[in-house]
Amino acid sequence: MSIIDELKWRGAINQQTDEAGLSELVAQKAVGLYAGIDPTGDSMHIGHLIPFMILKRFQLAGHRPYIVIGGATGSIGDPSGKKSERKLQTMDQVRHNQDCLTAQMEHLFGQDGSFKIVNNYDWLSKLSLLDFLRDYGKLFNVNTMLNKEIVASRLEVGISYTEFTYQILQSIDFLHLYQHEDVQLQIGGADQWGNITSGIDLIHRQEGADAKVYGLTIPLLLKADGTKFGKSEGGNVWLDPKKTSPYEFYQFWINTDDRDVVKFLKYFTFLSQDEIQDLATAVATHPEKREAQTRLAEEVTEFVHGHQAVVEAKHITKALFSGDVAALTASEIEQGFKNMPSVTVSSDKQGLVEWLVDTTQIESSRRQAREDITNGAIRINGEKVTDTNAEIDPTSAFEGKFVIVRRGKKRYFLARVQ
Ligand SMILES: N[C@@H](Cc1ccc(O)cc1)C(=O)O
Repeated sequence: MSIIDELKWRGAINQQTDEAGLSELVAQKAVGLYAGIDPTGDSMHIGHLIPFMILKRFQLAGHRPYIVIGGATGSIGDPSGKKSERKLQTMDQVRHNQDCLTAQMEHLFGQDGSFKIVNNYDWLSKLSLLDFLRDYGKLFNVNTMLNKEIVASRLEVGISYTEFTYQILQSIDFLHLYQHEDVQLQIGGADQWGNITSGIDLIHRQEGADAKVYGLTIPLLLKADGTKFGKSEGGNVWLDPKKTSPYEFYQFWINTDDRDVVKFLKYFTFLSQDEIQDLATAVATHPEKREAQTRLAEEVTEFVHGHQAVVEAKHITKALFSGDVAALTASEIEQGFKNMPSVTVSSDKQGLVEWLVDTTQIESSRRQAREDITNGAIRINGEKVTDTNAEIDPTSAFEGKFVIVRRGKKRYFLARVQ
């Protein structure tokens, strides 16, 4: 199956400039292709991953992917998909974000040198205003620019000259990569259509109408329940493990709706058509086993955070489910309890009843605390405690750093020992 047919099967093609031409090209040679990202934040989230997973698929099929980090374009701001003017970032912010994204991209894609990461600041910052106007401005027709969906939809609210110019900068990137790296295809989200076709026009004007360049966009990912893809209760799902721990990341995928899971497997994993077909059958016949969700969570977590993160995430999930938390490591506790109620306590020993009521306020009264203890509803560090006279030593487990309390079947509390 050709890479284009594969993308179609994965539901990953929204629009193409010349389907037949591109299919012919990818059959002939190792094609240079690119997608860009602007450093508007210091981490990617899972929505950003989509075009780059597609570059990766091209790479696996023997093609030559490039990632453009938009050190220059990020300092301007793409109006695509934005209802109002963006606030300019300071150049320090742009540089910081650009360094963070570059490191993230290198970690995900850049290890073997077959993925090139470049920064458009390197060529766009060298253009003088006069060169810009004389060499490029002349090749852009204001009417055409105004008619681009992005600009047209913004005319009522208004758009600054700066953001209006954005499409020219992205077009120069495509031209630059075409001239210097033989890049012939640009990929982006559905909102990038205007910028991509504008680059193709520029290349045709500059290099001749027979220059073979193509554009392909990816559909906006929609969930069956109509809500936006990629948000969890805590907001965006980040690739930076400090913002979204690998365990939370794993949980996000595990919680995928049955109606979405096959679509996500096609978008976010490198599993084959046969494997995904088997998982689709599993969802249809035994949805309660959640095999497809588990596989999705394993695959994506491994791709982004590595194998050890999957092992830890599964370990945490299992321990929290069974209540057998004693075997968790300190790092697993940090991840697994990030969003659970927590208190800070001293390392002093104390009667358990007082500790549950006065120190941690896990229990609302001594009477309730005694009742819960007698009923076997209280577990400390995974162990059931039924003696109302028991004493607690907060430093007795987890390197003296944590106490895990479970009340009833599911309610966990974390005490951090100071
Ligand atoms: N405009 C793209 C990012 C980008 C930047 C430079 C490019 O050459 C290509 C793409 C976006 O906002 O998603």
